[in-house]
Amino acid sequence: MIGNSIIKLNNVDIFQQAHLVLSNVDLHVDKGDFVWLIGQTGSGKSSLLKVIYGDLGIKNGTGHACGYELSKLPGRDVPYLRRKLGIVFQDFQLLTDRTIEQNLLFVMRATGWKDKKLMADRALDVLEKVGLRSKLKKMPHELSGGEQQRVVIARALLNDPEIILADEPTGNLDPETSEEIVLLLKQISQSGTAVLVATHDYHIIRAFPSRIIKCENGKVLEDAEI
Ligand SMILES: Nc1ncnc2c1ncn2[C@@H]1O[C@H](COP(=O)(O)OP(=O)(O)OP(=O)(O)O)[C@@H](O)[C@H]1O
Repeated sequence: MIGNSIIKLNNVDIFQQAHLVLSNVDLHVDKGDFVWLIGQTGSGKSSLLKVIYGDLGIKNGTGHACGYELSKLPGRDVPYLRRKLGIVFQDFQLLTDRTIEQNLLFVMRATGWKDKKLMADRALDVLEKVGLRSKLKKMPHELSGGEQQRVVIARALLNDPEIILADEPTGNLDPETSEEIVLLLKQISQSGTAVLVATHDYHIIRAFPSRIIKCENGKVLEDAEI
């Protein structure tokens, strides 16, 4: 991290194969920021998130995410970058054949945790943060959709990330549950972890006004309106 800067893209061009998706992207996200990312289907939101989590390289310009230089990111560093990012994506759901605790331990093992006592404590710690300490031994299907999404957020917090990237985190939830999830993400940002949320849910953006960036016509616009 350079000072309070978590994400810093300067004049970056983002390609999907030969197709220029977004050009001259300037984006700064600092510690504790809460940012909405909007834009029509196909406008480049996922491509922008992919650049930030090291899944898509940048061709021109310079970019940093959590202290890693994105234009020169060797493949071996990608897992280390990912540990500094908490990912809450719809296609990255809980393993349905394991308890909540086992789901959390699975991710910890995969990211290098070894000490069983520390792992058990951390699992309880993150569940406490999302208000679900009592669900440790439950199976995912025993939880509501909103509770499952809270566990996904707890899982994203395991390695104490500098930023949470969330792609449509309220996509499958009713309005009231959606508000609870966004309130939780807001609280997380207030405790110092930046949060970047891609969404089409304008109702929720109106309910929680915050900085909005928008992918439109091949550009990323700052201080955008819905
Ligand atoms: N793997 C890929 N190969 C080639 N082109 C791609 C690939 N992924 C996305 N694209 C193209 O890049 C552009 C931006 O897509 P992207 O998925 O970033 O948009 P999006 O704003 O996230 O859309 P949505 O809201 O539907 O998720 C689109 O024109 C899409 O067709």
